[in-house]
Amino acid sequence: MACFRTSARICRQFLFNNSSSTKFSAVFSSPRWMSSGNYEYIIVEKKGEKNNVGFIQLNRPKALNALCKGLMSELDQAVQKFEKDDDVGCIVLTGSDRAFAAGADIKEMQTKEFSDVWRGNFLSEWDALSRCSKPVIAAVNGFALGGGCEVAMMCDIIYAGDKAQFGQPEITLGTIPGAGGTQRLCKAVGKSKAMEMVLTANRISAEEAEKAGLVSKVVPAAELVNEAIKTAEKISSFSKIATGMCKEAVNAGYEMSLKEGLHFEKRLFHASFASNDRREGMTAFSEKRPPKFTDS
Ligand SMILES: C/C=C/C(=O)SCCNC(=O)CCNC(=O)[C@H](O)C(C)(C)COP(=O)(O)OP(=O)(O)OC[C@H]1O[C@@H](n2cnc3c(N)ncnc32)[C@H](O)[C@@H]1OP(=O)(O)O
Repeated sequence: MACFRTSARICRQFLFNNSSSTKFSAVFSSPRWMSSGNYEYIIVEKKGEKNNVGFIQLNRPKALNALCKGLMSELDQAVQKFEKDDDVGCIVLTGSDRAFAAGADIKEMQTKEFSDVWRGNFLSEWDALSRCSKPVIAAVNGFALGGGCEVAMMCDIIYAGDKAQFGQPEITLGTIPGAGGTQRLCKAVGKSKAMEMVLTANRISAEEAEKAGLVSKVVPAAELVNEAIKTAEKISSFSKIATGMCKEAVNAGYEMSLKEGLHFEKRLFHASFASNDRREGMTAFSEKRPPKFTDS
């Protein structure tokens, strides 16, 4: 019976995956995927020449990757797994060509009462990405709306395909963003643009998002995932201690006053002198050879 369920799930993933035969072979022929856990709503693999990039693809195409409880719980598990995987130095999170994610699952929320969401602290399980100490790159094609835009903003770097659209349409549902859509958006694009987006549900294009500062790079949609993986491979090639410190310094500095941020950054810089990788990096430079980082 368990075997039948697994086969049915695999078939469902194939039938509903609106992707090409390349993705078909990636899903079916990859023993890595099979060994990475039986997920229903996401595809999890390790990518990159050195297998050091954790790759998560949201895979609920019929609902445009709406972020239902099951999907968010699987995402949490996959992120935690990659967090513990010593080979993985960076994670790439993507969706489909049509949608990164069209938001929290409206049909799942439709019948919830105030007491359900308040007492159950609804959305608290969405914090996995924000808690991850390893860098996470969102590769966004298609719709990134509501919770989809918020999940992208929880990542450290956003790359967008040229047809991507970002928006916070919760106002049309009689509610407001609840997973960072006001706060993070405001910090990313400024108060006036964020206010306009949340009050009107107007979407912005990838190009506008890049100009406003929400995304760091726009590339042709078909090249997006490879581009994100290339960047992730580069990040993974560095010392994990140093990349972790960089991430911590940028994130902390973002929240602090300039004075506090500068102090915190300098202290982390000092702390990096306790690592073997700092010594190796500087020695390798002096000896004109590539460094061999040991993440120690
Ligand atoms: C804290 C976070 C809160 C939130 O995130 S609240 C949710 C915010 N998001 C939204 O309001 C966006 C809702 N979706 C849409 O407006 C539209 O979709 C799109 C503009 C993204 C695409 O429109 P089109 O191309 O016409 O496709 P389609 O027929 O509407 O959608 C295809 C299937 O996907 C389901 N779906 C789309 N978004 C969601 C969602 N957010 N929650 C649950 N289901 C969703 C639909 O219902 C439908 O399914 P079926 O074919 O069975 O009718």
